[in-house]
Amino acid sequence: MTPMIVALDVRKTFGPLKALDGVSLEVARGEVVCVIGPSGSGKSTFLRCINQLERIDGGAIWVNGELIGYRREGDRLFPLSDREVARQRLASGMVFQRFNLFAHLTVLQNIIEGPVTVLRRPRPEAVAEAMALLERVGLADKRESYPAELSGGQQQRIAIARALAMKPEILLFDEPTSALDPELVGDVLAVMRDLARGGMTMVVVTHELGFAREVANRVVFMDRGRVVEQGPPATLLSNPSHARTREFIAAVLP
Ligand SMILES: Nc1ncnc2c1ncn2[C@@H]1O[C@H](COP(=O)(O)OP(=O)(O)OP(=O)(O)O)[C@@H](O)[C@H]1O
Repeated sequence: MTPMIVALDVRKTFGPLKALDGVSLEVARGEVVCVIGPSGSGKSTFLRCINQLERIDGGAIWVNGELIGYRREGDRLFPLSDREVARQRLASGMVFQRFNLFAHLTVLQNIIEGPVTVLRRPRPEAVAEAMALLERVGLADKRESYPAELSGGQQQRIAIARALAMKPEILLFDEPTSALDPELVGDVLAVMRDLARGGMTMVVVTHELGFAREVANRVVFMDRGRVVEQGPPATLLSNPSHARTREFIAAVLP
């Protein structure tokens, strides 16, 4: 079966800095991959490239078999227009560290905004689907609240519901729990665990090694813009082969 994500020798530079220095990774359909690594190792940049928030400088990425950022005409490839990129980006939902909800919209309005304005879904259907998603993340009673009235953990669960409302093929999480108070982390991880069990393909940049151990099919350790090693969580987290991975895990684990 076609992998859901294929990244091949992906390069991204910011001036002289090689944020991604030849990253290759395949993610199977329904697989949950956790990406770990020190600050500045390129984890967020990699997610942002998959989601086309950044354009890559070299290599290629396919999402569900579709080469991102380009269209083919005969033997030649042409960069997509902004509009075509926007259409392609719908395949990958992204959940950010800082929720990024619309402050002036209620919870329900936040969730139906994309389906109604971008996907042109009839409003009653969008509302019904949004309510089902709110049930799923355990926040149906908050539909009329504004983001500022919710805890960080609740806002993040709404952000997940909002991403799901766009029916993405993959979900990308960029440190979804690192802005939360410790007691709120569990509820967000529970929603993510649920999605993983439901078969969603997920790439999760996280410092929650417990979550990685329990939920990930594979853990990828990045350092200085490269994938240093990857493997099943039990192997990578308990018995890594590379000294850099060992040092990192020793520093992060309590
Ligand atoms: N828009 C940008 N302009 C310039 N440099 C950038 C930009 N985005 C990222 N970088 C640099 O690229 C490198 C990789 O950053 P990235 O955010 O991907 O790392 P990270 O592994 O996600 O780190 P963290 O865990 O701290 O979020 C860093 O050195 C960062 O400063």
